[in-house]
Amino acid sequence: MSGDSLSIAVTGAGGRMGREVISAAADREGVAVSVAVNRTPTDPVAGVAVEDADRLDELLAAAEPDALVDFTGPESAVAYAEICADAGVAMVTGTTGFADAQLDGLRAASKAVPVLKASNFARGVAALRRAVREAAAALPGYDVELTETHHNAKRDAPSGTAKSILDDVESVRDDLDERVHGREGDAPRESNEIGVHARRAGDVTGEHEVLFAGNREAVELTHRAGDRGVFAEGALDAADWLADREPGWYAFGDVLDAGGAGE
Ligand SMILES: NC(=O)C1=CN([C@@H]2O[C@H](COP(=O)(O)OP(=O)(O)OC[C@H]3O[C@@H](n4cnc5c(N)ncnc54)[C@H](OP(=O)(O)O)[C@@H]3O)[C@@H](O)[C@H]2O)C=CC1
Ligand SMILES: O=C(O)C1=N[C@H](C(=O)O)C[C@H](O)C1
Repeated sequence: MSGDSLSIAVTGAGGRMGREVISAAADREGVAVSVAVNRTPTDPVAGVAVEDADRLDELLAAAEPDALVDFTGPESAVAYAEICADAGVAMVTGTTGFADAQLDGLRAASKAVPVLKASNFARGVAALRRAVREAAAALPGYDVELTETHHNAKRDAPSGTAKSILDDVESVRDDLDERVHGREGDAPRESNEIGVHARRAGDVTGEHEVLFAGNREAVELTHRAGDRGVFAEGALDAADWLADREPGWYAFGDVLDAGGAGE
């Protein structure tokens, strides 16, 4: 927190993460939710009225929040980014599952306002990603397999975090250029593969495990999110940091590098 007060808008306010963000804001001194919208009608969340998302542009114009926090779906996130660009409101989005053309839409908005997109707002995942890059560089030639596990209502697979970790591994291992999603039948492993496994079960908040194996040894690096409050806290840290930035494209690492997450 910068110490000043922060006014935020929340999209997807009726969803699992939207509710968590509103609760986290209520628990944090100096943060107010001035706009909350959802695609379908929803009862108030933690005492905050949730409006129809079709009214987002007029609600932003009236409330003039410092930042909007979005956890919805790719199409909606792009539409909300355009509305933020028109309204001059900074946007933090944790939504995952974007197609490349949709990412272009987010980037277009970042020419007018600051936009921060993160596949995971847990600082432990930021640490995991650093450790994965280091291990991938230190273990040339080792096989790499990634497994992620999430609750049974998650739509996108593999998770956004898994894709970020795969990008990390590939950035330091030129020899790994094929992502193989599960295996079945006669499917011997090729040396250029990274195996990717997405499990969906129960109410698991989110787990990511990277296995490095070779040379008669194995290393496993794992992150487990205890609850969604971890992500909501990180998103609020990001919103607080982003509100004062120039238009542009930002990552959660920028917030952490600046000491803006809970410091
Ligand atoms: N970056 C991070 O740290 C994290 C990212 N996420 C990501 O956040 C997103 C939302 O997750 P979660 O809250 O669990 O999902 P939910 O399905 O619980 O909530 C999604 C919310 O967004 C609304 N919404 C609006 N447009 C869309 C759309 N096009 N598709 C889907 N929902 C839409 C839904 O409205 P309605 O009620 O009308 O369906 C709902 O309120 C996902 O992409 C998920 O991967 C999740 C956790 C952490
Ligand atoms: O949908 C979820 O729940 C989560 N989604 C994010 C992702 O796709 O990586 C982050 C977290 O793992 C929870």
